[in-house]
Amino acid sequence: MFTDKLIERIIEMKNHCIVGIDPHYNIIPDHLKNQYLKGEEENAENLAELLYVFSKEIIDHIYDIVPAVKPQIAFFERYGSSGLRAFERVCGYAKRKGLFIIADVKRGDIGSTCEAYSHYYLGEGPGSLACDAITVNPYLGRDSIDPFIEKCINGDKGIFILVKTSNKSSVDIQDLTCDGKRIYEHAAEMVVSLGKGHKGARGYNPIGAVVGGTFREEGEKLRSIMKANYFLVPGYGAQGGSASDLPGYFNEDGLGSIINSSRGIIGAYLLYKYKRDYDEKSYGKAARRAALDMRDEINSHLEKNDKVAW
Ligand SMILES: O=c1ccn([C@@H]2O[C@H](COP(=O)(O)O)[C@@H](O)[C@H]2O)c(=O)[nH]1
Repeated sequence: MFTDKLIERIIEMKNHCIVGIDPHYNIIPDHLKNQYLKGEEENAENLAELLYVFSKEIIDHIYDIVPAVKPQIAFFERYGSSGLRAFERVCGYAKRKGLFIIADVKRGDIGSTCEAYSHYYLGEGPGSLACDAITVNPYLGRDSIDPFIEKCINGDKGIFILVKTSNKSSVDIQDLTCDGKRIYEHAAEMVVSLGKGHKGARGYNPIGAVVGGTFREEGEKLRSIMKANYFLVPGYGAQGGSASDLPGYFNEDGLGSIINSSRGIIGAYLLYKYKRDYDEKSYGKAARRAALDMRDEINSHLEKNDKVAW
């Protein structure tokens, strides 16, 4: 079962953090742009190669210290079909390095259409990307999620359903009140009910939730609603979320959340904290340092709260 395997890896590595592969153009170092674009900034094939080479270097520096990566499809889709091929290559490479792949694609549509999405992202047949998990948008309702659930139950896959997102404007709709509860609480209840009857050896089911690390109070409330669902927590670092906000996102067993950082890791060489020690050519090493620092900060706050899983 996906979540059991993920938990084994988390415990083995003593690390609840995952690295977001979001190759923003501005983060990619100039020496790589010079080498791969050769002055042709609009050449899609060269851009795609650039995305791949940049991401591969990041993966090479973190694959042995983090359990999973979260490639964000937007930064590849941005460059059309060559970008999407680069996305597939990045996922394939990370997989070969032993990382779990949680593709951040936020899919959601009517059930028959999601069937096709689920085949591509979570299927194992020819032409499938065969990720381990994806993010799913729940606003078309339960039947839109069913094709993904089938892959979780029968195919060892996982999903993370958007419940309370990390962006400031998540309040616009997710915080509205309906029948005496916030919309995100209704979404959480749906996540609980979708996961019922599918608990793995560690007490968690493969139907997870995206819960932003930028809303501590809501994160803690959601933890008490979704006890057996794993959280994917974005918002750490670049969006202002910090380790001290996160212990309440974990259960008493010291498990229950994986924390994502994208820009804060892959663009660490640009940050004041790391700039002195790493130049743009050592962006991979800077990413590794930042990933280790993030691991240690989160673990230290969990220890202070007696939430240790190993
Ligand atoms: O609620 C959400 C859901 C997804 N994301 C995605 O996570 C990363 C965050 O990147 P940072 O650079 O660490 O801010 C990015 O891919 C988002 O699309 C999110 O931020 N919040």
